[in-house]
Amino acid sequence: MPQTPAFVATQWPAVQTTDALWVRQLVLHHLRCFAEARLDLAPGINVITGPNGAGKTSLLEAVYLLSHGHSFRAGGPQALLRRGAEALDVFAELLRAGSSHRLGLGRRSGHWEARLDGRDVALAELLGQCAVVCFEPGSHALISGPPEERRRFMDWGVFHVEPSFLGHWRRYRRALEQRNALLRHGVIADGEYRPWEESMGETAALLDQARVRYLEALQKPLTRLLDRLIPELGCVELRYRRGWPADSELAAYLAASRLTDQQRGHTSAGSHRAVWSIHFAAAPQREHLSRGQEKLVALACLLAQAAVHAEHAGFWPIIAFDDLASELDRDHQRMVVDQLLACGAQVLVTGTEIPDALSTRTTRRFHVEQGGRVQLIQ
Ligand SMILES: Nc1ncnc2c1ncn2[C@@H]1O[C@H](COP(=O)(O)OP(=O)(O)OP(=O)(O)O)[C@@H](O)[C@H]1O
Repeated sequence: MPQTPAFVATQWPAVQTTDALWVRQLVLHHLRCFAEARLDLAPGINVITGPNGAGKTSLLEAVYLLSHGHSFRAGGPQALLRRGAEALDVFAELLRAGSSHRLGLGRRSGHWEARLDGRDVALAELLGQCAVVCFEPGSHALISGPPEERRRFMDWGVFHVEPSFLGHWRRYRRALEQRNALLRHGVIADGEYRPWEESMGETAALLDQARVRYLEALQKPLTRLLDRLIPELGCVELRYRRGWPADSELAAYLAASRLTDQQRGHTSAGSHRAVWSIHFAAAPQREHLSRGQEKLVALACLLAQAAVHAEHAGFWPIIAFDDLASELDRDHQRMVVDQLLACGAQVLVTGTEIPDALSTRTTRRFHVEQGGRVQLIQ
């Protein structure tokens, strides 16, 4: 008989929060199959059902866009634009700590435009308002995919708990781009490289410290979640490699690598190459994990990220599950959703049908029909 997994309060990262974050209204124009859609969401569990290809995932994508500035699906921003349309818009009314904020994100002429409470704002300001964590069929790539996936996950988490991270990252990127341009043009003068390499060295140290702090914060809730979700994997350890040799200072290392980097045509070391990985006592290599275990590990990482966010921000992110019933067995669905409800998180779930495990827990239910018409069912 398989054991029924069950969380106990001491093991779930039950971060106490005083505030809630939730989307009350979501409006989209010209996103994927939708000409226009409007949903009045509720706190608690919102389930969106509908046949395959009706547009359920696209609704989650719209919410996710407001906190990430990109989709969780491949294809780039152009794929989000409804075929034949020139612009798309997502509007949301966000409730945070009892006050209401109006968020707007539009894409026109190849650029994002962000609005917050009626003002034009930088995209980063908008993204800092809303936090969404999404578990979807591609989430296992967080474990089995390329290092960029894990770096993106880490950096989004760091940005939401330490907003100054973004400024350091931008300074770093600018210096990196300048150095790459010098490499491509075959420049050899030391004085041309030095200011950019020094700038990369300074900012890399700040990025590095913030990332290490973040992974340390992630370790505790992740351990608790994995203990409950897949105890058979044993102790978990997160390892971080910063992107250049441990015994050297980045600016000096870059100066010594100019010739080889020139042959490669790009900068081969630095914070843009930082990686983290996850290791289990009972599965020393990633290849030892089954696809189902990869999914559960990815879920644990995402929920641990949500817990770290809750600890810093005082509210849980909005948690979205795309096609929940096909991703998790019933017991896992129930226990995860129950714990999220107990934490006060707004949960958005999609499925071709309402998952059995949620039938008595659902606060509001929507149905999307082929052609993108959204109906409120309950
Ligand atoms: N840029 C676009 N313009 C118009 N239609 C699009 C665009 N991109 C995707 N679509 C269509 O939008 C529809 C919605 O896709 P979506 O993946 O959101 O549906 P879904 O309900 O989640 O499906 P499934 O249950 O199969 O996962 C699909 O029919 C797809 O072909």
